[in-house]
Amino acid sequence: MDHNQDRLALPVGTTLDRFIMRKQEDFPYATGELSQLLRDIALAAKIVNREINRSGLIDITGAYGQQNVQGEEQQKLDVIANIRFIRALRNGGEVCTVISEEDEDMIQTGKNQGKYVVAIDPLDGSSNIDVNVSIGTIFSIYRRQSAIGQEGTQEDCLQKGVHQVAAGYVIYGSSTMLVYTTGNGVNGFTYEASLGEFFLSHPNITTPPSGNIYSINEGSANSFPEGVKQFVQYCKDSSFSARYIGSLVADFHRNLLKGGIYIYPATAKNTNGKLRLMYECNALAFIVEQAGGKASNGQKRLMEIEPTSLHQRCPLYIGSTELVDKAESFLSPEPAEAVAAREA
Ligand SMILES: O=P(O)(O)OC[C@H]1O[C@](O)(COP(=O)(O)O)[C@@H](O)[C@@H]1O
Ligand SMILES: [Mg+2]
Ligand SMILES: [Mg+2]
Repeated sequence: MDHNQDRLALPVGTTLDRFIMRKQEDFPYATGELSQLLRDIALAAKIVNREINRSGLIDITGAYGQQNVQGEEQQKLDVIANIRFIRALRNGGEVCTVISEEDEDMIQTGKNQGKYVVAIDPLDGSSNIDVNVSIGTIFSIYRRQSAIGQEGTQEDCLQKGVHQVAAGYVIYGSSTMLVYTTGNGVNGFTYEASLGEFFLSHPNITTPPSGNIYSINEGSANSFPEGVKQFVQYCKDSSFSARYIGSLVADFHRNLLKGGIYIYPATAKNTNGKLRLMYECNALAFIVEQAGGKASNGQKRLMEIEPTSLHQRCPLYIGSTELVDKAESFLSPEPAEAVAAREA
């Protein structure tokens, strides 16, 4: 192929499907089920992207009129995204059980032959849905531990982050991207709506070891732990830039590419932080570590936290390694009884 032809007809690039196929041999259980599962998630993301893009034109903005298990007012798009992802996971046949932010209990798909469990935040950044600010979807994939042929169990769902076989997020922003890892690096794909395809646009994403961006909701500063107050002051004294979108996926994505730290600490209001271990924190921790960064709850490696409940929350310190190390250095070691009380 000569350069003239390339110039005349620019190659469109590697589609997600082709990339998944090529990478399949990298995966020890390369029987194609995980590849199919990733494709099922990408399909649901395309449909949800379409709904989001036209949400102002059709009546899917605003509250749905129900609260989820977190006591949060569900937005219509929370519910729509939840339906779309669960339907795609069910129809794909690779998943036996789903944990979703929008459902109190485990969701059995009825596909007991499915080898995988998915934990999902169908729509992240709900407070930004109606104001046209970037929002996202976050997912973690685990291999079931129980015997195939029966429904997935609580043990299948409550696995440590280190046992994830894949994780990723979709960001519905100025462009729509899917970013994921299967433990062999992190790759990003941009959605080309006119072709209905995700194309590889960010191969082998790595995050800078440091940066000058800090992301934290300073509206809760009065009830931050003392160490967090000191770290925030350190960022200000170092003339860092404060950036906070209020959509975890969007704040995380920016800091992943540019370097920086996102913190959602324990506060007086949220004594265990706000973010959920199983379908927000573990997935992003897997990605940031695969990109050379770090994630902790302020005290320990986040992916080593033993989950005890589907919707448990945990403080999140995530981003460039040097910044997370710095933040941790300000946080006094938590008294044993406080750890015991929090993890009880
Ligand atoms: O308004 P706060 O307290 O800063 O919380 C914002 C955080 O809450 C979230 O919206 C929680 O996620 P959901 O929107 O999926 O519930 C994060 O995306 C965001 O980072
Ligand atoms: Mg969320
Ligand atoms: Mg959500």
